[in-house]
Amino acid sequence: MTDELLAQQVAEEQGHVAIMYERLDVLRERARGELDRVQGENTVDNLQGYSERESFTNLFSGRFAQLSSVERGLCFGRIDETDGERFHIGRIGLFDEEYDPLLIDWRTPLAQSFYRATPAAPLGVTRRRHIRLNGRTVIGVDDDVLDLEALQDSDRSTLIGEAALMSSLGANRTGRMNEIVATIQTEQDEIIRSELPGVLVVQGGPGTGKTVVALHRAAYLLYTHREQLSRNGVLVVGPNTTFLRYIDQVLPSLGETDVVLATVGELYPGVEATAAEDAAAARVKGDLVMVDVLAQAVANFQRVPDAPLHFKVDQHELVLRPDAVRKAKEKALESDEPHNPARRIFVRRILTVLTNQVVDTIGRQYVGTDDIEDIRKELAEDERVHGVLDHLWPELTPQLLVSVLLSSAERLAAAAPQLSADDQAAILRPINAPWTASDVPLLDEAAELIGELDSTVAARKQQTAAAAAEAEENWRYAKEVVQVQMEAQNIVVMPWEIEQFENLIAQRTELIRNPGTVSERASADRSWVFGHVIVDEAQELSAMDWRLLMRRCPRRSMTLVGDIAQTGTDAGVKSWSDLLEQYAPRRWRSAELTVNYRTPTDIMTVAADVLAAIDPTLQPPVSVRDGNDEPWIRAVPGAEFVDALRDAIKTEREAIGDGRLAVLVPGPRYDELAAVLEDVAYSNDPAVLDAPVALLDVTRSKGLEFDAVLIADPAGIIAESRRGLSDLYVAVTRATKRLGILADGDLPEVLAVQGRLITEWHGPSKTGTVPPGSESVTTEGEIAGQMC
Ligand SMILES: Nc1ncnc2c1ncn2[C@@H]1O[C@H](COP(=O)(O)OP(=O)(O)OP(=O)(O)O)[C@@H](O)[C@H]1O
Repeated sequence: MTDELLAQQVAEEQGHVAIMYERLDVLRERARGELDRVQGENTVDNLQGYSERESFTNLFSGRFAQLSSVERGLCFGRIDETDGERFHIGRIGLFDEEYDPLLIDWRTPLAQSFYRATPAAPLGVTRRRHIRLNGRTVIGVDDDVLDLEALQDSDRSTLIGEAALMSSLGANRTGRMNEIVATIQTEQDEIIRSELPGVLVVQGGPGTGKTVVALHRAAYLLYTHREQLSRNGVLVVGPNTTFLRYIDQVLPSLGETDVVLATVGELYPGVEATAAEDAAAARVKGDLVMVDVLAQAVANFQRVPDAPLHFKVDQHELVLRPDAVRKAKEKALESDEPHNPARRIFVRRILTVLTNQVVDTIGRQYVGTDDIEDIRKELAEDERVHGVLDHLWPELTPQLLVSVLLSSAERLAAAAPQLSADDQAAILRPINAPWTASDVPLLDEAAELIGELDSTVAARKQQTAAAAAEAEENWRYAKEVVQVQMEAQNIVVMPWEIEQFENLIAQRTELIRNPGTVSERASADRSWVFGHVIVDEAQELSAMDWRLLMRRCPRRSMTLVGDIAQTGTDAGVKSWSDLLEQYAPRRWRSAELTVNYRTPTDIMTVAADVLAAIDPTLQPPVSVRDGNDEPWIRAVPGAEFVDALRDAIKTEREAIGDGRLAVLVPGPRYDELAAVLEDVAYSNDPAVLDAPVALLDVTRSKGLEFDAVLIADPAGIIAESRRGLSDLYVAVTRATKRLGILADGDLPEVLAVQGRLITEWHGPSKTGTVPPGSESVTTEGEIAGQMC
């Protein structure tokens, strides 16, 4: 394209883009006007009016927020079709007053060819144009001519809009993940638009876009199946809160705000599971064996005494014989109810036994039916009887059960004979220990086994009755208002329209009855069933975590993205098919992502060695980018390690300029190194992602990326757990530009490629000077060359 032609095309696009923004302004003003109107109304004189206003405020502020979120990069592409039609593609759909399309939403089927068309399969598209905006100004256009005659279909031809892609990949990291609507690649688009039902597993190496694709899929599904999903909501599960902060801007920037983002540790309302977990404890607690252990722990609370229990109520000597208790227990268990509801049956039986004893002592002939009821009531309220019942079959809460079980060696031994003494010791902890993430699936399992407390059931019944009465009142009121208005305007509803009319009022009543967003309600309710569940870093979840998640999604409409080679915990997933055959037999499918958009080729050479050590049959993904900076590896004696680390941080920081550096260290050395390093942000700091230098252990760095990564003490990372090599693989693949590795003492074998040690660091870039006398110094690039 000549400069003149380019300028002309840019000006032409500017004209279109200006009209789109004008339209956006109009719509935004309209939404704001509605919002102001609703908020300014003075009609809030009762509860009904108040909740109505709340609902409309939510509706219009949501609409306003959505229109505001698409300001940046509103339009990013255009497709020209063989029949001469042209469509602009953008973050949302816009129509003019005549309902002619100005902009096509990227999630519509019409926009699909923007992502899928290749020279080999142009899908009726002659030209795909990428449009770059700075604010509201068009600053560039970039065309792919999809002409089969002119272009060869090489491997790279599946990468659309390479210029746009490369410029987005080369940008410095901001500490937050960005959306990629303008540059979604074909293999990614197929995953994003895959159908809603069933479980889709996406396996892909580091940097292949699993996270970003999963988030775009959430936005796509919410758009395409809005009605179905907005009722039940979408849950996105990530590995830790730092990661959730890293991704939390992506969906809002795509115009979707009503999604629950959570770690598994946050999925039990009322419990904050923030304490760190010991690796051995996490492994044991994550194992399915805990299902039986918890069931046994509950069963151990349902006691039959060895000898008769004697006690006195008023003047009556009462006795509960083991046999009577056993029978009551059998009846309760036959009901198949959880522990607390089954207790009601047990209590009824025991009260019958005790009532009969009292009646017998008084003499049956002196007692009428009403008296029997009175005796029963008195027994039910007697503290001594309560004590006996609580001893035989106490009411439990999940928190009580789990904390009591994990804090008593005796109870643990009784409930978990199948666990070795070491495993029992690994999960033993003080009664008031704070909750950890691996406690949460245990609490959830316990909640299933225990059921609700009587008091909770009673409170809910009361609430439901009150809500039903309110709904009835709302319905009557809404109907009256509509009827009065219809009469005033002489509108007659035909018999065949009645149903439609009533549905409309019902919808309105529902809106009033359930204020608050779906995600707010879902987050507060343990038994909430989501319309779709997306799990990122899915390989990290334990078998117990999966049980919890599957309960939240009985329809099994799920997207799981992960990489088995990056599994860091012993309790994590070893095989997708083993997992899914168990929970979704014949209802799961898999896809693979194969291209790495994050890590440049040179760094992937180091990663490939680590991957081969994990499993020689695994292939690393192919990098799309060659980097400018070779990775460096250096080993220093222990005494020099901290000083060398400080120097390396300083030099890397200079080399990366405005970019972000992560220093990744072994978990067990985190506190020690945090104490001696200056000017670094710590992992518990909410602003850690915004800092120029972040100090993280590898677990915390899962899913994140940085311009430069400095790995301190790789041997420590490997030794940290049985999956230490996988952790090192994760660490090596976090960098988008620069990687440095500083060993404390000897270099681990896996990094000493083919027995050759890279012992000296020699400057920050390929153009850097090589220190004198460096014959023994080998760069990674040379090694890669020699290996080829
Ligand atoms: N089509 C694309 N266009 C632009 N950038 C992309 C594209 N696909 C992926 N990326 C970028 O590549 C980087 C890696 O993506 P992402 O974090 O989703 O990978 P991942 O597979 O989840 O990695 P990991 O398993 O290592 O956590 C991100 O910066 C992402 O924005």
